[in-house]
Amino acid sequence: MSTVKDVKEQPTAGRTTAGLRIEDLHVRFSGARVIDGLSLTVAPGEIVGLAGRNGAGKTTTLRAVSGLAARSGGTVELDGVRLPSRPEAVARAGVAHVPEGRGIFADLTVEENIRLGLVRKVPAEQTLRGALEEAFPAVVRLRGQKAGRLSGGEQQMVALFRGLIGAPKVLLVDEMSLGLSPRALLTAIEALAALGRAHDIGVLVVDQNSRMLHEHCDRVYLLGGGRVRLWDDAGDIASAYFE
Ligand SMILES: Nc1ncnc2c1ncn2[C@@H]1O[C@H](COP(=O)(O)OP(=O)(O)OP(=O)(O)O)[C@@H](O)[C@H]1O
Repeated sequence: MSTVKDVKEQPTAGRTTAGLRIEDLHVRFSGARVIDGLSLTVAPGEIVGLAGRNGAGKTTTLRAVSGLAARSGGTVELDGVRLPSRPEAVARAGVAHVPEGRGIFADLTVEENIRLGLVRKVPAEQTLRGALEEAFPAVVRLRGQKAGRLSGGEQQMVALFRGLIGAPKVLLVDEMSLGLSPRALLTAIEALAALGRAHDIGVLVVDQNSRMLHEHCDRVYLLGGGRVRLWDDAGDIASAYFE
């Protein structure tokens, strides 16, 4: 049985205007075509997974959306408007990025790190601080600590908190499960999905743990050869990776 479907079979591909829409994205490094015609969508409130073997280009895809990697072709739109190429402008447009390695500033406190997530002018009552404090009580307890002293999993929770606090339109999460225990991962992914749905935030999650993606995401894409295909069969993960 086939484990993947061509992305063109996806009913919303090419037509969605709300949320994130990547169309025919190309990224090259020194001439090498790392991303070669990638198209995917993330609607408001949807949680979408992106899987693929090491070096497939998952991180590059997220970086190309947030302006950290140069796009050599294609379009990236948010709510029907083309996203700029500079990272600060992309963030102000409503795209938050929890990068590989988390991007935590070790010498700042947890609270100071979290405030860096407020790049957009959002009225205090519209931030997600209250909901996030409920979802991540450990982060509240650690608020005054230097972030560099936290464990890897605690830092990942701080990074997710910082990504969501400004109520972005889209949240990009690289290596979601990095450093998280199975229980902490479950709490974090369930919180992401619930907050996304409640606040119309589209979430694009990259992870090696494809089973977790299948369990928690509305859709999962498999990246290979610089493009994605919709991946709808959770049962045959290995063959999809090594086909
Ligand atoms: N700045 C760069 N300059 C040159 N090559 C790069 C650069 N960034 C990434 N690459 C290359 O692009 C390819 C895709 O890398 P990327 O980090 O996007 O993969 P990935 O799917 O996230 O992998 P992993 O699961 O191992 O993190 C790799 O071959 C990598 O060496």
